Formats: sequence, C-alpha cells, structure tokens
Amino acid sequence: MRIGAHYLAFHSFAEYFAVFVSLGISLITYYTYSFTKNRYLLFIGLGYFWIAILDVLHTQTYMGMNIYEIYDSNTSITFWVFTRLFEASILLTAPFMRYREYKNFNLTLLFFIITSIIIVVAMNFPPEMFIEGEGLTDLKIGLEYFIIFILLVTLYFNKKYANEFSAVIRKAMQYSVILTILAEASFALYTDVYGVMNLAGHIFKFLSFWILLQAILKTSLEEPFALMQKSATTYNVIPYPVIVVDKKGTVRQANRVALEMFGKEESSVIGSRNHKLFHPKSINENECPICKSILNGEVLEDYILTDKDLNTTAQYSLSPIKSNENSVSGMLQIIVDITHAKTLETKVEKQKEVLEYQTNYDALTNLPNRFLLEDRLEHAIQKAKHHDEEFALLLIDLDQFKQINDTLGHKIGDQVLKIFSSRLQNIIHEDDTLARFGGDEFSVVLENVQSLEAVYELAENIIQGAKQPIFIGKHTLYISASIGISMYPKDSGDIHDLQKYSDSAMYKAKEEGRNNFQFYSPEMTLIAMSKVLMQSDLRKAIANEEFVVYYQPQIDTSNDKDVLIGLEALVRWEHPTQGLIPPFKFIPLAEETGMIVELDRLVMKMAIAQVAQWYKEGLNPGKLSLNLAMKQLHQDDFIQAIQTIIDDCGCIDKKYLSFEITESDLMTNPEVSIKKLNILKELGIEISIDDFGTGYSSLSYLKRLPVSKLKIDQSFTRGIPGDKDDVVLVKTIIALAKNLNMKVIAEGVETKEQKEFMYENGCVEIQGYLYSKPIPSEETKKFIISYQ
Ligand SMILES: Nc1nc2c(ncn2[C@@H]2O[C@H](COP(=O)(O)O[C@H]3[C@@H](O)[C@H](n4cnc5c(=O)[nH]c(N)nc54)O[C@@H]3COP(=O)(O)O)[C@@H](O)[C@H]2O)c(=O)[nH]1
Repeated sequence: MRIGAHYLAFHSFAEYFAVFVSLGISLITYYTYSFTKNRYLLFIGLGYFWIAILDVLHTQTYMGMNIYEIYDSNTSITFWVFTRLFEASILLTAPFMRYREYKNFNLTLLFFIITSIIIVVAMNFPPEMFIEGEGLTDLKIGLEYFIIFILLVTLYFNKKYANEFSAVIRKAMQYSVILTILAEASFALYTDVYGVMNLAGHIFKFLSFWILLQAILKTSLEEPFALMQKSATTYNVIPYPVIVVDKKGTVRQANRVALEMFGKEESSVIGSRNHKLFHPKSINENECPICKSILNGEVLEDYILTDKDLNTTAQYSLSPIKSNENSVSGMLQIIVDITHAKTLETKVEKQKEVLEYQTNYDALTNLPNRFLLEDRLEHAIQKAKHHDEEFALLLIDLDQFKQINDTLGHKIGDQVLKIFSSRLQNIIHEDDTLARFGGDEFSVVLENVQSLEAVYELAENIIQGAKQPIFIGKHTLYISASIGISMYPKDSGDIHDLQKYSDSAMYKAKEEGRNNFQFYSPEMTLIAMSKVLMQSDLRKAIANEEFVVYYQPQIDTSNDKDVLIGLEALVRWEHPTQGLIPPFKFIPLAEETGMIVELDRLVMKMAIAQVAQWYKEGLNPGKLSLNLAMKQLHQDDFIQAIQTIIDDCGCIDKKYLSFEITESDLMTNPEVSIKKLNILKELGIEISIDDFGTGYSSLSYLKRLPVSKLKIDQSFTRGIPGDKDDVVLVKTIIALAKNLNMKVIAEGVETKEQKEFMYENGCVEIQGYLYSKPIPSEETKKFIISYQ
C-alpha cells in the first residue's frame, strides 16, 4: 500500500496535529499547575512546548511543506530524530522530576538551550540521515533504535514508580510510550517515504500524543472540576453558613445556608462587600474585627457578633485560604448562628436571676431574707475584723402581730409588714442591712458601731417608729416592737451565736413587757440606758447651767519662793440627785454628742468672769488655763464668742488667758488648727499642748504650731523618779521644749521627789496635788491670797 500523491497532505495533518496536541499539553499542564501541583506533568508540559517548536521546524524544512526556501531532507530528518530523542529523554527523566523542586525558569532555559542546539545542528550541520535512492542511513536507523532503547528504559521506570502516579496517568504514559516505541520502530524500518511503515509511524505517533493529551485533560481538568463540583455540592450541604471572601473583603462564594441566614440572593452577594452585606451598620469597617481578620489574612476564632437590627447573634471563625505557602488569596468564614442558643442563655440567665432573687430576698417586702442576711453577717464579721470595728445585730419582733392576722386577715397583716418594713428602711442608714427573717421578724446589722448610744438610738427609733399608727383602709392599727441586740465581738465572733443571742435578748424584751429593747449582755443594757439617760440629763444641765468651775493652781518653782502663775479651770457637774459629778464621767459623752461646744463656752464664761472679778479685787491669780476641745476651735464663731465673753465680763487682758489643747486633738488636723491658733496668738492668748507625750506629734508641725508651752502628761509624772522609761521620756520632753523655745509645765506632781526631779531637769512650772487639788472658787481665792 502506498499513499503517494496525498502524502504531503497526510504528513502536514499528522505533524501539525502533533504540534497542536503538544501545545495543548504544555498549556494545560502550565495553567492547571496552581491547583494540580503536579510537577511531573509540568515537566512534561514544558518539554512538549519545545517539542512543538521543533516539530514545526521539522515540518517547515520538509520538502513540499516548507513556507521558506530552506529545505533539505537531512535537515528535516535531523530535526525529527533529535526532537524524538529529546522527547524520549523528557519521558525518561519525567518520573524523577515528580518531587524535585526545580525552578521553572532554569528548566525553560535548559530546554531552550537543547532546542537551540538541535536547531543549530539541523540547520547548519545536518548529519546524513537519508540518501536519495538508497534510503535511511545507518546513523538515522541507529538513532531510532537508541530512542527505542530510551523508551524501553522509560517503560521500566514508569512501571517501577507506577504507584506514584494516578491510574489514568500511569496507564496513559505506558500506552503513550509503547506507541512511541512502535512509531520509532516504524520510522527505523521504513524504506519508502510513501510506504505503509511511514504511515504507521505517523499514526502511532499521532495516537501516542493523543493518549497523552487525553490523560492530561483528565487529570488536570476533568478530575479537578469533578472534585470542585463535588465540593461545591458538599459545601452547600454544610449545615453552617460558609462565606468565602477574597483578601479585599469581596464575597466570592456563599453557601445556601449563608444565603438563607442573611435572606440574600446569590446574585446580589457574589462580588459585593462582605462588611456591607453581613455586618451591622453600627460597626465601622475599620474597627470590625472580622474585616480586620480578612484584611490581615489572620485567623479569627469564635468571634461573637450580635446584630440588633436583625436580632441575630452569630459566632464567626475565619481562616485564610492560601494559594501557595506564602500568599493568602482570601478567607473562609464559617458562621454559626447562635441566636437561638443566646436567647435560651438569656432566658436561663434571667431565670437564674429570678431564682437567685427568690433565694435571697423576701417576696413580700423585697428585703434580704435569712440566707442573704447570713451572708451579709459573714461580710460584716470580716470587715469588722479587718478594721477592728464593732457591729450590732438587732432582732426585731412585732408584738401581738398574730392578733392582726387572726382578726383582720393575712392581707391586712401583709400590708402592716410592708408598711413597717418601709419605716425601718427610713430609720436605718444606707450602709446598714435590713432583712426580713420571716413572719413578723426583722433584723438589722448596724456596722461600725462607734458608741453604744448609737445602737441605743437606733433601737429607740425603731421602737418609736413601730408605735406610730398604721392606716389601712378604714382601719387604724397600733403595733409595737420588741428588740434583742447582740454585739460583735463582745458577745461572740460567730454568726450563729450572735443570732441566738439577739433572739434570746428579744425574748427578754418580750418578758420585760414588750415595746422595749434588750442587749444580750444585761450590763450593756444598763450602760446604754444610763448613757442615754445621762445624755438627756447633760442636755438639761447645760440649759440649766448646773455646773461649777474648780481651779487648780499652777506654780513657778524657779525662785526660792514658789510663785502662783496660773489656774486651770476644771468643770464639775452639780447633778440635782447624784451630787458632784467629775468631768471624766461626762466630758467624753459631751464630746461625742457635740455638747462640749456649749459646755466649754459656759465654763469659759464662768471662769473668765471669776478671774476678772479677782483681778478687779486686786488679786493676781496669774493666767487662766481653759481646756479647749477641737470641736470648739473649729466653730466658725469661736473667736467672736471669746471676744463676747471677755467683753461681757468686764476687763480682762487677753494675756491672762491660756488655752490647753490635747496633743492628740491637735495632730488630727494640724493644718486647720495652725490657722485658727494663729488668730488666738495674735489676740495675745497663750496656747499650750495638754497631755504632751500621749499623742504622736510630728516635729515639723510642732515647729509650725503657735504653741508656747508643753504640758507633761501626768501619766509620765506618776512614774518619776522610779520608772526609767518615764524618766527618759520626761527628760526628752523638757529638752524638746527648750529646743523649740517653749515653756514646759509638769502636771500630776504629787510628791517632793517629783517636784525636785522636774526642777533639776529644767521644768520649773508645776501643777499637781502637791500644791493643791482642783478647788472651788472660794478656796481658790484663799489660795491666791496666800500666795500674794
Ligand atoms: N474640755 C474640757 N475638759 C475639761 C474641763 N474640765 C475638765 N476637763 C478635762 O477632764 C479631765 C478630767 O479632769 P479632772 O477630773 O478635773 O482632773 C484634772 C485634775 O484633777 C487632775 N490632776 C491634776 N493634778 C493631779 C495630781 O497631782 N494627781 C492626780 N491624780 N490628778 C491630778 O488632772 C486633770 C487635769 O488634766 P488636764 O486638763 O490634762 O490638765 C481632764 O482631761 C480635763 O482636761 C472643761 O471645762 N472642758
């Protein structure tokens, strides 16, 4: 069989078909590499690109098929043989390149060089491959067999590494190589260009290329597309919304659930901005954590986003989609709609709150109940321990409340409890705890108790509050309360004991005839009662001026003869029933209640009047020392009040007045004291520090205070001369006074030894029983006369 006249047409078709297939192989492998990542196919693809070029050159140098003048059968055959040799080499080395990290550029360069060498050799030095009339040369036949040999080796390696390739590639490559061997064998054996062997050779070559193209199309395009289609379906059946965005935040994909969740059409979503579509308007894109994650290509885990407009809450997880190891091409967002779970959580939270409230609060009065009270008591104990404070626990029980319930019904009873509880709320302070114990029992925790009177006052207020008539509809009801009080830490440091004790005190109050309060410890009831009684007595006493002033002389011992230099005014209360009450029993109470201001003004008035009188009589009592309470000094009208007293009692020079202020009082707020005392000093009144050594004076303040005398506290004098510590202390105070340029006076001097010690150490001013106790004015007058 001969193809004769149509050979050129057939040859052109066969060769150009091979060229197109080769180009197809190279283009497909190159452009699908980004997702196939198949370096084996990429290698073959690159090789077939250059094979296509060489095959074009082979065709173009074939006589009768050439476009240019250059044609020569040896050139054309040389192109052919070397192209096939190149092709066989590519097929042989391809299995070894499957994992090799070769550089595309280097490979392209290598193939370019090989191609160029083939071109140079074929065009310029074509070896003799065909002799007109004789046929193929031995060289040509030898090279063809060599190519067959390479292809046989290729078959071996393809088989050896068969497991490394997909079934399609594996089979296609083997078939393709076998067909190429057959093609080469045909081209080695043919003698006549138009003969059947040449025809068969081209058909085998055609088939070998075609099979290779098929395999590449299947693995590089069909399979990935099928996979993509499959994953697209899978992606749509994912029960969570999934949205893919590119790195600029434009939506590229959104699955069915995502579209349903946001109520959007796919056409309106794809290509639009993710932030605009899916995030609340209130969030600025620059501050949106999801958008930041997209922009930075960073993982974002379990970010909760609540959209108030849509009433939805969703949990977002974002992970980068990488096109290769280093560059992020977009982000995959998996969204879990947790709106329902959130609503449930909120409901459970609310129910928990309600339950918690019901556990801790009384439903009728909304007051803390027994449980919460115990908790508050626990806190009160911790706080009191920490700050070294006291607190009181009051248990309040309404008297004969049962009768109201029995006669008027529980509804009225409930209203009475509510009214009483709001009265209690008005009576107690914000910081105190009021609780309903159940039934008609209430409890109050009064924290940081400063004085027993404060507890007394609160209990008394509650008793009075309970007694006020209650108006409910047409009923006017009268109730009363019995209160039991226990004190922390005096009675106990344990909550349950404190509760037990306030309970038993409350029963005692019931036994005592109801409508009263009792402390758990009976003495405390007595102390509290007597203090409160004294408080009201003291108020009356100040109003009735039931006080006398005693005077205690102050002596200067610096000369041979002792000289009277002053008198300290010391008040006594002439109680109508209890007789003369000493100041230590009522001065602290007067200070606590603020009555000291009025009391001291009264003493000042009486003492200044008396001393002025003595001066008028020509006597010289020296300076009058008045005790000045801090509260007095801080009264706005204090200076004016002194002036008025002085003016009222006639003339007494202010230089005859001295104020004694205790060290501890002065150091409480020295800055304010300095200002006020300076005014007194400017008036010519002397200031001395009383009870010096018992407070904690700051030396810097001592220097700044306008004080001219220190009074050594009698507690130090008492230890003189026996107690070494007192000796050191007294000496130090005297030295300090000298260094500060102040006078010094010792009080509480009872013995000659004490007086001598003081004298020897430089303290010449003395006050004490050694000379005189505080004495009434008549006796004082005699004392003054005896010292004139
Ligand atoms: N704010 C006011 N305080 C006043 C007033 N009157 C008195 N007081 C203060 O009351 C405290 C007790 O005073 P009193 O019972 O009068 O005792 C004074 C002296 O009797 C006592 N003293 C003096 N010498 C001796 C002694 O040798 N032995 C001894 N056992 N006691 C002695 O010292 C008290 C004087 O103290 P002081 O004032 O510190 O100089 C007392 O703190 C008074 O200050 C008043 O009108 N207003």
